[in-house]
Amino acid sequence: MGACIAKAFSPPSSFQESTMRRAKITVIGAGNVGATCAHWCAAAELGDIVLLDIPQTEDMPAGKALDLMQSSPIMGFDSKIVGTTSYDDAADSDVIVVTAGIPRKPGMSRDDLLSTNARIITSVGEEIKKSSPNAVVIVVSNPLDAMVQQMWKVTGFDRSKVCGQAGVLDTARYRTFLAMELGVSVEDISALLMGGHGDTMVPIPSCTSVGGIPVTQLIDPARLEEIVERTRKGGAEIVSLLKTGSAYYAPAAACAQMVEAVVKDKKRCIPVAALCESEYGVGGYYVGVPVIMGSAGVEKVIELNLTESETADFQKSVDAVKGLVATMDELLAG
Ligand SMILES: NC(=O)C1=CN([C@@H]2O[C@H](COP(=O)(O)OP(=O)(O)OC[C@H]3O[C@@H](n4cnc5c(N)ncnc54)[C@H](O)[C@@H]3O)[C@@H](O)[C@H]2O)C=CC1
Ligand SMILES: O=C([O-])CC(=O)C(=O)O
Repeated sequence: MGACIAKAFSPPSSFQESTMRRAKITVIGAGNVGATCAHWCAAAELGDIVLLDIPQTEDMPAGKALDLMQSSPIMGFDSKIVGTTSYDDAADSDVIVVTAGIPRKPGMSRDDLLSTNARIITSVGEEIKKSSPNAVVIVVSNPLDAMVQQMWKVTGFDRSKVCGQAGVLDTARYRTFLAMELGVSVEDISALLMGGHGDTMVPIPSCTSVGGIPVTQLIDPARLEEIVERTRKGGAEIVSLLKTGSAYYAPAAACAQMVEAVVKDKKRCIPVAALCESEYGVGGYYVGVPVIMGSAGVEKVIELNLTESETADFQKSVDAVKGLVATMDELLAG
């Protein structure tokens, strides 16, 4: 009988000592956006994942991580997911997605989160600087453009290594609404929105097309403006429906696309909150612009020739971001 029992598989040491390693992806904040981002990243096997939250959440991150791991035989992925409240487990991450912070509720604007989340981002940034000095950091917490500016300041990382997620989500919302309007596949819609993650975001009609056809040939200007307006208020629309918090499925999918761009060195051309210095004459602020994203993070900011009215709208959006950063700096100094 005993001879029929297979011995436990014991791989030769050369198997165990593989020098190949999966990307290490840490998601900070194991709430709605964070846990869903871990889910998308694991399902796409982008790497091994650390889901980190504050000590007060006790075993919650471990619980979510274990639950996600137990979906792996069903979904067919081999990513490992660890939940923790210790930065030791996040050490030497390749990519870090920062979702730590409070979300808004109905009646609030993203800017109402400034004071609380600026302090959270400051403490998270200090930990990242110590534990993962080579990571590409993707900030999600709101108000987005100010939070990513603070993360860059606190870590002192190269500007290519710190960026923010907003444009992939805003553009996805715009593409969804355009597809609904025209009754076509979302896959055939290509679009670009620039500027801050707020009501001042700027659509670029010359960069919006449906199967290669300029959108302006398919939708009249008044209707297009209504769709843009719905996109600008896309986050608030979800907040008013959910009532207990803000969107997370689409935001988390947007983060996973940016993580994929880094770990697979995809060279994606996507809108990202990137530090613009001479670019677009911004002068050292984070704002949504088209970039090339690959293993080094934001590898290039693409400068477009904007029309006069696009330039004016973009400038308005940049001014709103600058105002918010100034308020944040005063709050943190006080
Ligand atoms: N940029 C974007 O497009 C989007 C941004 N957001 C923002 O993302 C943030 C997170 O949203 P949700 O996940 O819905 O909120 P949530 O409340 O579900 O999760 C936030 C998590 O962050 C944790 N946290 C708080 N302080 C922390 C710290 N110092 N270190 C680690 N973790 C910490 C909390 O314990 C909580 O588990 C919000 O600020 C929200 O406004 C949400 C959707 C889209
Ligand atoms: O609306 C919010 O507060 C969350 C967010 O940024 C979005 O869904 O675009």
